[in-house]
Amino acid sequence: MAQWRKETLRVLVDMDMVLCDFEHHLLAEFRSKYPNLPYIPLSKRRGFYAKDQYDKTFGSNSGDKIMKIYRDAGFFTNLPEIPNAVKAVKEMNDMNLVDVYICSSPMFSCNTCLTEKANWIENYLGHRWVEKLILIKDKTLINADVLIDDRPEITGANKAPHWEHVVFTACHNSFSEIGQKRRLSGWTDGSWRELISTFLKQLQINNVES
Ligand SMILES: O=c1ccn([C@@H]2O[C@H](COP(=O)(O)O)[C@@H](O)[C@H]2O)c(=O)[nH]1
Ligand SMILES: [Mg+2]
Repeated sequence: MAQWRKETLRVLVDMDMVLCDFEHHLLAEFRSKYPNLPYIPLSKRRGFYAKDQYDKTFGSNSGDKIMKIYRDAGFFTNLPEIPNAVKAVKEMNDMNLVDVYICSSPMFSCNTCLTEKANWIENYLGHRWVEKLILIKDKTLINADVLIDDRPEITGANKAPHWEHVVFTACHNSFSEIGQKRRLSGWTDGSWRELISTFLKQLQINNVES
């Protein structure tokens, strides 16, 4: 007879453009440093890397200026929160049978990025959450059920990651082709609760079947 196994739903939540607003802060810093230079408004951002679009649109001098901003000390600590992200993630983690981890790709070309990401988590979510922070370039190596991430394509050494990727909508990906993947449009409309409930139901079915 099928046995009920109490397993948790492990959810990985990305940082840049899911918890923290990388693009908004990058543009604000660029405009404040270079008020006379042309810029790409967030409504026109396309493609994951801002530098690539600035290179293509205005030339590599402009792309280099963008890159310097996010490599500078303090950039990652000072990122603003994506609206309601902290409240939603805490509430998600408090749901029965749900365990949330933060999973982010560090930028090794920025000397302070690793500590600044940990600082951000401590400042916004609290000390306890620093122990739930996974900093890794290759997210396919992490075993979890769900990955909420704004990058439309996530690839790595593991060609069949265990998690299902839910694409978190951001300015750069709102027009991107995401195939069969589900989208989460933000943290403010409460739709994340239905999404997690759907995954929980699936987990319970799997638990009973196994
Ligand atoms: O224009 C950009 C946007 C992001 N990055 C860096 O890429 C990774 C993204 O991390 P995720 O964990 O996938 O959110 C991060 O290191 C960003 O700083 C970039 O280099 N240029
Ligand atoms: Mg991201």
